[in-house]
Amino acid sequence: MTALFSPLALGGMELPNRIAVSPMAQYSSAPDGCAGDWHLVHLGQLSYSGAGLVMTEATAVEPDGRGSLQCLGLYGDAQEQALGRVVDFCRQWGGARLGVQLSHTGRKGSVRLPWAGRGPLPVQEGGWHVEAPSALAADDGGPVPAELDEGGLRRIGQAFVSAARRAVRVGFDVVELHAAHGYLLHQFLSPLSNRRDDGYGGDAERRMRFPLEVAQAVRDAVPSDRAMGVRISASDWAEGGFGLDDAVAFAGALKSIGCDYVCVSSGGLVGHQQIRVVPEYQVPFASEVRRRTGMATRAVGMIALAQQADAIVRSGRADFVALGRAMLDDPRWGWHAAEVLGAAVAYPQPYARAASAAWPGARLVRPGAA
Ligand SMILES: Cc1cc2nc3c(=O)[nH]c(=O)nc-3n(C[C@H](O)[C@H](O)[C@H](O)COP(=O)(O)O)c2cc1C
Repeated sequence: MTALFSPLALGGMELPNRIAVSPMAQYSSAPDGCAGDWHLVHLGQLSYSGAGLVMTEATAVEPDGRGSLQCLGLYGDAQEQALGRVVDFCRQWGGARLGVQLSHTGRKGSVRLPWAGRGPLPVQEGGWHVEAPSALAADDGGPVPAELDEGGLRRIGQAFVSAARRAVRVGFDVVELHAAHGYLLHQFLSPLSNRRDDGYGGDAERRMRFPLEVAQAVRDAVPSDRAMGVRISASDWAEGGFGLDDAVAFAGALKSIGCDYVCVSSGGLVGHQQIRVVPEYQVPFASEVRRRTGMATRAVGMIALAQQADAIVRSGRADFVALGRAMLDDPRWGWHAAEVLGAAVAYPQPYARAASAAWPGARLVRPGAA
């Protein structure tokens, strides 16, 4: 059996293989955070991509935790019902486990759609005043967020827990916290965005405190037959920022509170980051976090080929891999990777017949497609 197509136990559940569809914000089709037809088609097709796990895009735990007015949310009954429809579809037709990425944008919220000029969305146009650990703008010229007080922290912590309960209720197998890419939990972790002088800022331990409180509360809300994980940025790629040693310390603390995996990404906190993007550029971070914590680790970033993904898992640099753009390019990536690696993958029932002896050639994937 190939490493990539071997099952992976995560907490009390199992992924059928080591391929995940990475969370990808769509900025579309979600008025008031309610998943729409785009999500049904987009996540629906990815649920039968051959990946063992499909993650939703960043999904806001409260309205002000969204990025834009079309970003997904899970903060009320209407949002739960809308996302539940997508989950039901994926369950019925797809073979993948499903994960939700719970998120709060903090100071990176209230933006225009990427294709409508980006930049802050003013309150007069439906935007909102953003909040963050400290009154520091994300980018020069961006809006200065209000500093969250203890009441604000409690409100957001409860919103994460309530969204996690909703996620469990609609049937997600995996609940992941977004603590990467400069969003709220990452804003607490990094000294570049957290300048608080209360118990939630200062040294590394105090900067980890709010993300760990949220992770602990969410862990308590997610039953042990589901998995709970966290996505982190292992480097801010900026002078004086959060780095690999901090990531190892944070992952170790997550492990000790019962978190099942970390996904190791990087960057996204400040505009002046200096990232050198090459194939697999974040895999060394994942590998180091895994080696130093013994925690199940997902690698991501510029992983696009079947052999490459298989080698990352086989060599023990990560336990599983997430693919973003390669899955958009080829939503049958898992079928084609299985073809290359000589592994088997489950096709959705209406298509599986086309791979059976009932049809000449008894194959579904066209020769050379991989
Ligand atoms: C369209 C798009 C939207 C994304 N949105 C999210 C997101 O909601 N949450 C997240 O953690 N990462 C997000 N990412 C980052 C991806 O999950 C992934 O880490 C990144 O694209 C690198 O992987 P790749 O080289 O396989 O695309 C997004 C990436 C893309 C291309």
